[in-house]
Amino acid sequence: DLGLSTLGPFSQTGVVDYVIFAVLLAASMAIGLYYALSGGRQRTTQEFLMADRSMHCLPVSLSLIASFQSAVAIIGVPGEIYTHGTQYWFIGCSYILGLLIPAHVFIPVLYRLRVSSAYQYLELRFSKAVRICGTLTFICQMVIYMGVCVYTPAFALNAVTGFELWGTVLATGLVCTLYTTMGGLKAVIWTDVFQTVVMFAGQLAVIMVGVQRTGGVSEVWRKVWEGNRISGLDLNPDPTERHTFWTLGVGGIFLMLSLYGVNQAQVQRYLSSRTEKEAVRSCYMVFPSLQLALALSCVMGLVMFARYCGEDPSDKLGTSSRDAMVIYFVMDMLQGLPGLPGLFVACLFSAALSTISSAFNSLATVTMEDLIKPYFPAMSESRATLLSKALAASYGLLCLAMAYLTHLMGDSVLQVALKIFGMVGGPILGLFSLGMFFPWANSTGAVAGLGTGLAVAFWVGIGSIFTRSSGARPLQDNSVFRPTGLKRFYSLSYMWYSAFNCFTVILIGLIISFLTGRQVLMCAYPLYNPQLLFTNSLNVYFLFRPYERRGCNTRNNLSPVRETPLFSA
Ligand SMILES: CC(C)(CO)[C@@H](O)C(=O)NCCC(=O)O
Ligand code: NA
Repeated sequence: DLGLSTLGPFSQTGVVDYVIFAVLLAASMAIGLYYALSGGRQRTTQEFLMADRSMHCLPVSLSLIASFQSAVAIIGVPGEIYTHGTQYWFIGCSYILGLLIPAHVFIPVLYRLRVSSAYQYLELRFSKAVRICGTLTFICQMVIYMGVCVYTPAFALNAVTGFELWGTVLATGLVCTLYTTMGGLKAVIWTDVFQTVVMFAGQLAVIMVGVQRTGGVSEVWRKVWEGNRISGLDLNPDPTERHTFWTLGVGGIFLMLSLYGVNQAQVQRYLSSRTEKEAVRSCYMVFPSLQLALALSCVMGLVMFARYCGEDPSDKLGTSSRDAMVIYFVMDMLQGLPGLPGLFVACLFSAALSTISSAFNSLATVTMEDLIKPYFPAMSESRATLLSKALAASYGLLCLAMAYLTHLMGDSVLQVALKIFGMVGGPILGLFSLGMFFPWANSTGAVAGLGTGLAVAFWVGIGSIFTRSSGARPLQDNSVFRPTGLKRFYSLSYMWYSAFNCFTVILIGLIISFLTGRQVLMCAYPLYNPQLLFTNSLNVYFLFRPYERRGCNTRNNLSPVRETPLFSA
């Protein structure tokens, strides 16, 4: 018995662990303070929310991976691999198209429009109403998600080491709120860079010590191989199978598109790049780092399996939560090595801080740009900046309340987070796709499509909670059991949620558009005007509305569009 839960995490190694953790918080605050006092001193919304559109690709790319890589993935993925084998690793296949499409479809459109909020596109293409619906949906998504993010590391540490749960939640939330409010997007991006490095270092430390303590690489490999944890390619087409190549490799593409294509947290980073090329490059650079992050967390799960194969330490721990078990494994490995438990705790909090800071800043941006500015056009710049700061701080406090709601849910945190992305992010992806790829879609169709998409998403998502399905089957059930009717519908793999909900929005959006009088926005559309396929102006492909306003959109006018900039810079 390790007795970790009574002794506290660091008691055996001493003060150096606390110092490392304190350094993380202090360094993040220092970066916040630095950007509060340098440059333009955060006196304009351009600087506070858009980092003066001056960023280089390296910090942007590290910040991009930090946005959606939180303690949820660091704890959740090893738990998943430990329990179900390496099948989840195939989600790495979805990163290829999941990043190429944002780089060459979404970035060119949004960057060239010079918008501040991605949802501005929805007003240009459809109407104000669609923009507001999109913004409100995004706010819901991020507010629920950041609750999970801030709760996860606090919960897991508390279960294993007796770290004070609500004290930890409060400290994370407040530190993050402070540096986000002081330093704006520049501070958020540069703390992300620092925190991403700490995150990788912590994971690497656990793996290296863990491999050494379980008898070396070949011993770990022998154990996971004999324990049947190396999964082959599962090509089962059944959409209710939780993890197969199709659900992860194809369903995952839509998950990635909803995060890296249209999510404001990421779009804002693309927009903060100094040039469009730099934005595209940063998106490319996400690929190797994201593969590394995935590999580290999967390997950690394998080492954990090698350590405990056969015996399950969950009774010793007094909880059957896989998430808590991962922390137990880490502390078990690192105890007695001064500094390393502290490094891992810093790794968890780096991951969490870098995610919620992106959430605070992007939420402040959309609230300001989409919900406030259009209705107070005369607001002075200094007042708008002050208000943006107040918004960032308020979302920080709201985050603490959301952590309490997460506390009341049960599922594995990884599944909760990915379900939120699919249930709320999927319909938003559908809305943007409807605008960009379907010239017939009109505003009524878009609103109806989004509403229906969200309703169906919550119907399936909540149905799966009550029937305990979404692809997960009890272990003793040897796959003969096939749910029927509505139950089968509810047991759709959660990895398909993004794709399914995206298609619902497009389908309903198109049907309603045709019923209410479709728009004819043909002039700028490459599929109907093959000549345009070879022009290098993506902005004319996807932005029907602005051209219509310029009077080039007469019915069936198929003449090539002039290459005029949409808005003068
Ligand atoms: C978003 C993906 C799938 C990208 O690999 C991954 O980072 C992940 O599983 N994230 C889980 C959510 C989180 O870590 O907060
Ligand atoms: Na993060």
